[in-house]
Amino acid sequence: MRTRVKICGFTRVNDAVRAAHLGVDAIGLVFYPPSPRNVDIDQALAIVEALPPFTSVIGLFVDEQEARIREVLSRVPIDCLQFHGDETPDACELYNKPYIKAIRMREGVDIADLANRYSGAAGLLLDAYHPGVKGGSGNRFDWDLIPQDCAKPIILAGGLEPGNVRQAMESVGPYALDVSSGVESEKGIKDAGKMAAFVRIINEGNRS
Ligand SMILES: O=C(O)c1ccccc1N[C@@H]1O[C@H](COP(=O)(O)O)[C@@H](O)[C@H]1O
Repeated sequence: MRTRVKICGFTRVNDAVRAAHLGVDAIGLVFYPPSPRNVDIDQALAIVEALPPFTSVIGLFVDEQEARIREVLSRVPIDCLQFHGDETPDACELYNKPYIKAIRMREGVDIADLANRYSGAAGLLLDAYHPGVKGGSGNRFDWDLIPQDCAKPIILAGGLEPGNVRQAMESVGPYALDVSSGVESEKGIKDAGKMAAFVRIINEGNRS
């Protein structure tokens, strides 16, 4: 099966359009004001409206108020929600939208149990645990913590970059790979060369 790719944390139209033309499956928009990659509704709309067809738009929230999520959904055509905080399964299921639940990985996290609890999730996104940082930290976690089999598609995130993405594909075999920091020149600013290298290496892995 082909490994999918999502690039997250766009703040500029041209970066997202470039990623779409590179062939990414999904682009992520961060609606989390403490993040340097946070976008407001107008920025998000400008990005989404510029995308070519068949690029999924993922809206990322962290323990956000229901009213705010509904406001964003009423204005921005988002295909899938990414919950990156401590949202309960019930909270994730309020919006009648596909969602992925992010899990911050560290020793003792029980993926099988979480796949069961978040039975409505389209997938589990595994990111590095970092005290005080909810995500987008650029840190990797110990991939040996990921079980061989999981009831949900696994989206691997956390510190991915062109230099380690091939190894990630081979040793984890995830459904999809998700990157933010590893393809940036500075926070929120995507680097065209790094994005192209990241996607090229995944394409090569998919062909081999
Ligand atoms: O990108 C952010 O700023 C962010 C903020 C809060 C929660 C999640 C965030 N991003 C997600 O974090 C992972 C890993 O990112 P990185 O590649 O290690 O920088 C990824 O899923 C981003 O979507």
